[in-house]
Amino acid sequence: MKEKIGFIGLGLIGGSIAKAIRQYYPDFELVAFDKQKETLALAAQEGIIDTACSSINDSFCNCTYLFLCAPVAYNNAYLAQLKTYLHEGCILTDVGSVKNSIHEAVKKLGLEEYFIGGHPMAGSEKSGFANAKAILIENAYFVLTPSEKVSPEKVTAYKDFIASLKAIPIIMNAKEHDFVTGTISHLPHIIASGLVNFVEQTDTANEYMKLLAAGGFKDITRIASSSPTMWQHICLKNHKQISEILDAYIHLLIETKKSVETCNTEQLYDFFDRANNYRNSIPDSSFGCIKKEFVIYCDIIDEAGGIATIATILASNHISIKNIGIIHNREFEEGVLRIEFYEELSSQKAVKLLQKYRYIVYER
Ligand SMILES: NC(=O)C1=CN([C@@H]2O[C@H](COP(=O)(O)OP(=O)(O)OC[C@H]3O[C@@H](n4cnc5c(N)ncnc54)[C@H](O)[C@@H]3O)[C@@H](O)[C@H]2O)C=CC1
Ligand SMILES: O=C(O)C(=O)Cc1ccc(O)cc1
Repeated sequence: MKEKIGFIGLGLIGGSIAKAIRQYYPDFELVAFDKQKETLALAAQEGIIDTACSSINDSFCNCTYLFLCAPVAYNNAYLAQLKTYLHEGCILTDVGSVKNSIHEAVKKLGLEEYFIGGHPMAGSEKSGFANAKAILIENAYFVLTPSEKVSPEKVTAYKDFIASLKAIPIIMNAKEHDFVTGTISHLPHIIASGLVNFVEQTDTANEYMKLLAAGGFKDITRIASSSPTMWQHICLKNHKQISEILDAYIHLLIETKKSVETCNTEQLYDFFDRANNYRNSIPDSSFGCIKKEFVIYCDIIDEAGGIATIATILASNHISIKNIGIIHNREFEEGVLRIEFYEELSSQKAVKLLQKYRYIVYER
């Protein structure tokens, strides 16, 4: 019999896992339910799923894995409905960004022998199946939080399965997971959205702030473009930890304000110096979420056809451009044209090629 895997929610993360499974296990049967019919239609049309379900129904019988991939509060709510479809060998899992609340719900329903929580530390500010890709989880940490009563065989099987999809499994305790991700992921999303809202409400009548918002502002607020529903659910389900983390962060801001107010030369230097050193010590690979961008900058003369010439050089050498554009709000001196590629090899080839044509190219 073919192995069957079920998905509840088939957006960015569910869709990316389904695509990875389809890539590495083409014979597996994939069934999915999503509240958006268009999503299911697209997934079926692309050959990613075999069965599109309009509800959680008998198509979910006999699944080896059941993946809950909707916003976290919905995942918790679906557990009761899935109870009838669980069998001895089944692994029930989720991909939610919060782990403790789903473990509590699993315990209440007596589903511990089936449940291993999951959280791929990969993603982006984009959402939906249309943005899903198998490569999203490649080389990304994939946190697993096994229930106390789940068998070690199931944990090993799930770990091996995740590794076979080219992600990196890492076992953690649910509470510790929520503290860690609360600090490095949930807090930053609140800060980013807060900063954007602050600028919007503080901007001058002629919106100079919006006009001049430079790379630094854009770098640290990219994640403010994420799904509001997803982040609403995360804050509601990890509210205790996030609230405590916010207290500690507000304390840090108050201390920083004191340094600014009193013009404390040493404290101010130390604040930026510590951050600089710690930030530089974080390896590119340490947080799978933030996929490296493959960007180069290039000086071009401001004349008609400047961009077209570069695009032609790259295209005629089979290098695909993901994004190209002039930077008006430059933070650093060099390189007025920003070119983004899909992968590192293209970016490296482009640098060599453009240098051959005597362009001045910068990598950051
Ligand atoms: N976006 C990201 O970068 C990451 C998200 N996660 C977690 O993954 C889960 C899914 O997030 P994304 O895939 O990013 O969101 P998404 O918005 O791309 O996908 C969610 C999917 O669930 C469907 N859905 C929503 N409510 C539903 C319901 N009540 N019943 C059935 N289907 C429903 C939506 O139609 C959509 O297709 C969330 O729990 C999130 O915390 C985990 C890692 C990264
Ligand atoms: O886009 C980014 O950098 C993210 O931080 C994406 C993300 C969002 C939620 C998660 O639970 C994990 C990763």
